[in-house]
Amino acid sequence: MAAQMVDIEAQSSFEQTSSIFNKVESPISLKFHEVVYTVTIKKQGWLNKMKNKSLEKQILKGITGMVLPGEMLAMLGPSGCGKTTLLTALGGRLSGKLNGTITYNGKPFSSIMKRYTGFVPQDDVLYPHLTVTETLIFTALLRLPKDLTSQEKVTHAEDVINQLRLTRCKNVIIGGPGLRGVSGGERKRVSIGQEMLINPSLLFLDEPTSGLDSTTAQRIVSTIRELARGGRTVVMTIHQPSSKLFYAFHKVLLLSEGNSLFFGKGSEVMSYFDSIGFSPSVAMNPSDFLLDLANGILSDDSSCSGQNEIKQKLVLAYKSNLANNLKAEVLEFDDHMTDVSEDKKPERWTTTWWQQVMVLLRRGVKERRHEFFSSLKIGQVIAVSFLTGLLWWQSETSHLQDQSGLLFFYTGFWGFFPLFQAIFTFPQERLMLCKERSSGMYRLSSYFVSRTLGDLPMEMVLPTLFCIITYYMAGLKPSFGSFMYALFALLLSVLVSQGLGLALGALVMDQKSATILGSVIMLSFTLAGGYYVQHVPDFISWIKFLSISQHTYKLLIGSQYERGQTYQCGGRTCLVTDFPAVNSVGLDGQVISIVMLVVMLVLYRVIAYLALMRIGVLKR
Ligand SMILES: Nc1ncnc2c1ncn2[C@@H]1O[C@H](COP(=O)(O)OP(=O)(O)OP(=O)(O)O)[C@@H](O)[C@H]1O
Repeated sequence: MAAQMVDIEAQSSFEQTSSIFNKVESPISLKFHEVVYTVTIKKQGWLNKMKNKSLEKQILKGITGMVLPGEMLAMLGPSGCGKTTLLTALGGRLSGKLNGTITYNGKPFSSIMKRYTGFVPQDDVLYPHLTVTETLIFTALLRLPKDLTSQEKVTHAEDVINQLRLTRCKNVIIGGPGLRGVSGGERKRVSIGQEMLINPSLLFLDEPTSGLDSTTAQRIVSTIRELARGGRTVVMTIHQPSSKLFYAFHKVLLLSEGNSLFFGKGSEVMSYFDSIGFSPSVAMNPSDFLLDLANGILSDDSSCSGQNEIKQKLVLAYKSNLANNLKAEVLEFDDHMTDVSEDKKPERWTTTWWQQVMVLLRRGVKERRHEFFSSLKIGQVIAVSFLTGLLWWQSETSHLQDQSGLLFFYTGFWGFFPLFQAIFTFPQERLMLCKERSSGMYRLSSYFVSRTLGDLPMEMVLPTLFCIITYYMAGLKPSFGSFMYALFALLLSVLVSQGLGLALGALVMDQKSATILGSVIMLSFTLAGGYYVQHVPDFISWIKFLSISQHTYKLLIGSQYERGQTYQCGGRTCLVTDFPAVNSVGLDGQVISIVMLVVMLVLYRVIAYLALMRIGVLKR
């Protein structure tokens, strides 16, 4: 009986601790004082491109405020007034010229603070082919501390699914452009759920209700309010909340062109504007009225006249009526209640390097399984293999021109194909990488290893299939050793080209530019490969040492022919090494070519890694 009681208590305590609406362990007070953000915009003269003009633009012009645990602050204002910029600054993700002070329990933002912060961006960044459950479970496995077992993490994710009312769609894929998945509201709740898993003390949400119907918006805001009730500090931007939603917020910050027009309790906003002579002539939704004001429009006047004067008047009214009291209140408030970074000192990473690699590998395989088994890709390679095999059907050494042509085709096809597959890898994943690295989810090295290893089996299977089909159909040297050497050369070349693609993608981070750059580089390597041109002028002959094609071609030639080997040429016996397309690369220096390819294999990946470090963290 006693044991049963203990069991029940343990279960109910687990249910309590696993509830996302539970009280937070480390409440955080957020204060921001006179926040100014300036960007430098470069203007290039059209006529005189050398004359680069740059001009400074102030996006935030001294914003002050304070949000306490349990409170929900809504930032309102017209499009472009600086809401997202301020939210990003408060979330510790804004780089550049940021002045003023932002403190979290009296301390500046630190990497430890990332662990207490949830940030839901305006555009949901989710993998389209994962289901709701998979998305949340993988996030739980990566973000929850290592002292929880995998089963506990899964239970936690399921708990979030239930509490965010996602049960109905838990096995539906997220979806994306051209791929039917969950609805917009459900997607938003998945994004919120990802942040809720870590039970954040601070929660930032950028327009969590945009594009949703009012009932769904209402539901999302009440969920967030419930989260705030657990002692979380919640800040969100919102466009045009309904009256019902508006009064759900504890505090409201109204912005106009980077200026504050109001900061205070939502319930006091209408009486404040009334006191300075602005009140709606007819009963209207407070947020509509506030947006009109922030645009300089009075409710009974839809004309555009005097908008700037009205805005100026409102800014001055804020400065003389509210700003000083607010600043004094913010400065005087004692927020050194709990220093999370001192007391709890959590580790930098919640999971080990190895755990991160394994989870990321599993997630990658699930997300890209449709690509691995793409019948189009496999069909393409098989079709090219059989066509090649038929064209070179049982070729003989006496047809040296044909055989060397086939070997050079190997280098070309397996140079371009993996390059263009790899070039898209990082540009396509950029947003996800930025989002997850910004929340300190995993190390860049674990992501890099899992991303480059995950695709490897398929990258190896296709060229192997190609080599088996064409090698024997084309009647190349039948010994097993020669076949294995040719296969080794081909696979090495695939890995190097893949590395080059990864590096270009990571350096340029734009699919179109990387593709153009990749094709120019690969074309130069192919031209310098030793097949098309044998008499390369000295001043440019260095290019062949960098050419993946040249080294691979040399190894492939080495797999088929030996020194002193002859062939029948026009009724005579000629040396294979005298044939121009063989002579240009020669049979010597096989080891040097292998070393060069191995060096390139490592070097290109190091370049890709270093390039990714630049964009590791999401900054505006
Ligand atoms: N890095 C930057 N360089 C130049 N301009 C910038 C930069 N960041 C923001 N801006 C400009 O600052 C202004 C405020 O942008 P922000 O995204 O914060 O507005 P917003 O209020 O969130 O708008 P919306 O409601 O449309 O999302 C905009 O005019 C934007 O173009």
